[in-house]
Amino acid sequence: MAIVGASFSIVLPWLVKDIIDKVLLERNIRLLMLISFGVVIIFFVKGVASYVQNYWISIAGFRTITRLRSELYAHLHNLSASFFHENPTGEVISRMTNDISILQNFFANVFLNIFMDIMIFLGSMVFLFFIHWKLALFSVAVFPLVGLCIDYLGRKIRGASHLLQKKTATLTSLIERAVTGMKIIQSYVSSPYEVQRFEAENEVNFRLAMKQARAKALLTPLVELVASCALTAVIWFGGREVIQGNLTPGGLVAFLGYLVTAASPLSSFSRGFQILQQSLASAERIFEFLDIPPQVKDEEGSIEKKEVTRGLRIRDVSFSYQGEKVLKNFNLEVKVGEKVGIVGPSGAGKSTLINLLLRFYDPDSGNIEIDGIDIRKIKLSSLRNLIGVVLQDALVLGGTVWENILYGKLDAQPAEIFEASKKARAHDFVMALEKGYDTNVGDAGCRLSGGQKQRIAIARAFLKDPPILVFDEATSNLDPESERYIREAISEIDRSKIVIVVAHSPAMVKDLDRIVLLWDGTVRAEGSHEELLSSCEEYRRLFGGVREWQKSV
Ligand SMILES: Nc1ncnc2c1ncn2[C@@H]1O[C@H](COP(=O)(O)OP(=O)(O)OP(=O)(O)O)[C@@H](O)[C@H]1O
Repeated sequence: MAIVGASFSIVLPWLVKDIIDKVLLERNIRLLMLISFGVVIIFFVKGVASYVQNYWISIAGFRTITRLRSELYAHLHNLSASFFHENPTGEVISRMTNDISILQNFFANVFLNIFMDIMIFLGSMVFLFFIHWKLALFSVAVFPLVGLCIDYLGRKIRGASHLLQKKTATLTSLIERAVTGMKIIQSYVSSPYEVQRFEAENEVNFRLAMKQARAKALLTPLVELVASCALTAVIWFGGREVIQGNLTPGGLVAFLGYLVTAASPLSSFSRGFQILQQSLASAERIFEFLDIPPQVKDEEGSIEKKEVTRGLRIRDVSFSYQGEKVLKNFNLEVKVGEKVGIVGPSGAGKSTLINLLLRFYDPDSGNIEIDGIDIRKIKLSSLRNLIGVVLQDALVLGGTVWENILYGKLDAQPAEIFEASKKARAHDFVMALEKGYDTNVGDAGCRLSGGQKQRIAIARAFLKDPPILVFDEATSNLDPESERYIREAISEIDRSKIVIVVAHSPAMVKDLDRIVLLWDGTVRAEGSHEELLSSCEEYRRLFGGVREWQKSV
């Protein structure tokens, strides 16, 4: 189609040559009629070809963008916890939205015309050489100069574009920070500080945009200036050739026509080149992101595991975040049917232990085994299917209460959802909500109280009904009554499972089979609540005033 469209565009200057040399100079009315009719046909066929070409190229371009967007989103889900800790949310979102929009602009405005433009350019060149090869050589002589301008300014545009995209990501991060942290910002009356910070970044953004705009604005006039030198030379030497009888007047007009026809794709190349430079910068950022390997992934030959028959063993595990040692030769064994509490001062590494169990990170040394199999040898999805977690900092997703619970088992029947919700003591408060289970919990659950979110997360874990259940400070936000409900729910969990409860409150762990005191990255003491109270000084210190508390319960 590009060839058909281009051929019909290229024929026009040749017709003008025939009009001058054969119709006007030779007074040929029949040919004039033929040419007039031909012009109508040419524009009709050219229009049809252009429509079909635009349509098919748009499909190809937008399909590519759609696939890339889905690939990016899927890749996001494969990335490890460390990636999300190290990269600001705004930066990630920006690559998935702003950079993709820039590529989309490339496909919509540049890619679409590129084939037709190349054909028109090449076709015009053939005619130029055919009409007068010496004049054609004059015209071609300016190409290297045009190439130099495009290369120099193109690099400038691309560099500025890269920085601009980075700065746009910073702005997105600041907006995200404000939206999620508005309560803190407003309660500390720090909006003026935040606004000032945003303005400063926005100003940097403006300066970079201007740098890019300067290079862009210079590109087209510079290319046109160089091209006009070629045009002047052609008029001067071509005119002399006509006067000397070496070229017909129609030939010179057609030559000029082909020069203009060849220059038009050149000028759209230079405009397209600006967009291409921006797109290359964005494509670089997108592929940089796609190239980030997941730090934790399935190992060769990893197996499926559907049940836990014996238990869980953590052997000599050491782990550090960026060189900061958190766990030091940690050992723990939990058998199927056991309910174990993990307690320890804030920052002792309790949540880190759970992160390692879920393979959000891998230990620096040592290993974790389920039924004697290193969890690195179990497929990641299979491992995570064995564990139901109620995490301290990730309780609900946007969507309805129903969707949030259903997440535990996507093919669950309504009866199973109600049962899990009742077990987690969530059913009653959910039914009292405006739309019951169809209530939208709001982004990140901001329309629910902390305790309500905890209970929905617990219902989700119960619905999943996995062999290992982990509660990471699941009751830290609950009022005493709700906390009691959860304690009851945990005590009702049957003995076919492993239950691990990370807790800050003695009430949460005192009835469990065993309590492990995590202190300074390692196991300081193990035993029942009573044993630890009588034998471990640190445990007594941690749950200071515990005797008074016991009296009051
Ligand atoms: N992503 C991270 N990057 C760097 N350091 C981290 C990260 N997560 C936790 N830490 C550090 O590791 C240590 C252990 O953190 P962890 O969250 O495991 O403690 P915790 O015992 O669960 O504490 P808390 O009871 O307060 O929740 C802390 O010093 C913490 O600052």
